[in-house]
Amino acid sequence: MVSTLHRGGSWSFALQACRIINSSLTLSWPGHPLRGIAQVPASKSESNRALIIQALAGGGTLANLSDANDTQLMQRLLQEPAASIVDAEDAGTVMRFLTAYLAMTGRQVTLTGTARMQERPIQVLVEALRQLGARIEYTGQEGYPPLRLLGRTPESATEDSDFTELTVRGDISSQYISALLMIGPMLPHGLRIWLTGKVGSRPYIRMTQALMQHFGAQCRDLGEVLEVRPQAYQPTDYTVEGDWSAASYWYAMVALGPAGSHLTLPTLRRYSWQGDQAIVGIMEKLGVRTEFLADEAIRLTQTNSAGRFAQDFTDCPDLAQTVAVVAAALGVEVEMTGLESLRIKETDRIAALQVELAKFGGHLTDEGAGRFRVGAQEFRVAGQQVATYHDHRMAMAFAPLALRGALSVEAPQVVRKSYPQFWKELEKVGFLTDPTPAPIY
Ligand SMILES: O=C(O)C1=C[C@@H](OP(=O)(O)O)[C@@H](O)[C@H](O)C1
Ligand SMILES: C=C(OP(=O)(O)O)C(=O)O
Repeated sequence: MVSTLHRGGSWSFALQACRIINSSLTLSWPGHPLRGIAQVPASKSESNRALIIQALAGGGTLANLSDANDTQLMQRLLQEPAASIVDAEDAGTVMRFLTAYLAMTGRQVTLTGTARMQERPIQVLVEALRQLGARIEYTGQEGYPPLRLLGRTPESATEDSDFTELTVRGDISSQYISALLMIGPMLPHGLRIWLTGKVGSRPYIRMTQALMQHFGAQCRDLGEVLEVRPQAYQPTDYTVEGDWSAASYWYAMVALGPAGSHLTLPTLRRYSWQGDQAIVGIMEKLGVRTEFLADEAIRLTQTNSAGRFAQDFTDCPDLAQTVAVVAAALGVEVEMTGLESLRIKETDRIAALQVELAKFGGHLTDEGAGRFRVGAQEFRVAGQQVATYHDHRMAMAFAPLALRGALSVEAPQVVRKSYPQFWKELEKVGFLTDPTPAPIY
């Protein structure tokens, strides 16, 4: 099929046409230094917490909510109190946060999601909710969605009662813990959660606590123990910050762009609740300097990358793909640890990275004991086709390589999960995009 190069809004228009569902997008860069202003979406993690807490608080205005499908979906589902089936699609936070929220409110409803969501574990959360009196059945495979919620028998409050105690493992997903914390204030005895195992994604738990506190509910963090007393959320206004995970792709572009590249990203704060702000320090080592400007903006400037280094992603798993691609492309060896949760996200992200990096001459080698080494013998970008595995972060992590040569990205619409305007923003700073629709048979 013949297609022409498009600039400006043409791709955005094409994106709306359902014919392109199995399409690919060819990306290239005209060669000059990368410069301009790029808009990142609002944080989907903050947005989805704020929506749940707002529903529990019964009010408050949320500004700058994310346009991510995960957030739009959460908002829609919260507005459908009578639905008998809730489809969380591929959104982990929607699945986990709504399971707790709907179980706590005693709703009788079936919660389901995409085929991949039905492979993402939820047993830890279901067990915890059962201990809080929820009746929950698995309608498919034990331990995985779909779930049928059959109502809840709340514990009766007594004056001398202490917390309801739960022991929850923290080494599978922090989303179970965030989901439980957010309903904690509504429970007659509150909650005391004992965390076991190596707790991953801890900054997301802290973000939950920070948002709860913003809406008037205190949560005591004693390290391995978290305590929430029964209390009322207060309707409060909140303006969501820009998304640091989304910002990581722009850091990658500055790192890989021609010498002299720099970019400004509005809506990002110096003091952030998002753990993925760790990208500032990581990219410092890969040749990107960050300046925090007044009015919630950052300016990224290309510098020089340092030599090899080690990086633990336990606190920031969503940055792993961005960093792996940049390190391999720059030929900087990085020892990556803390990647355990990557195997149960939108795809098995370790396997996906290994296959896709190899197309360019890069590698992500499993060295055992949870250690991976990323690097490349000779990294070449020359027309490769990147598969995206239903994973928005695969598409966005590989797209910056277009600064080093043309490449095409399969099923580019996957970015809608967290960053629907991603390709449009790339066009705005000067990328050439060529959408190739799938053939119609
Ligand atoms: O709570 C959240 O908003 C998230 C927590 C993390 O998941 P895990 O806790 O499963 O690692 C992260 O990967 C995900 O993108 C968003
Ligand atoms: C893992 C992610 O999201 P979730 O778990 O909420 O589906 C992600 O956005 O990278």
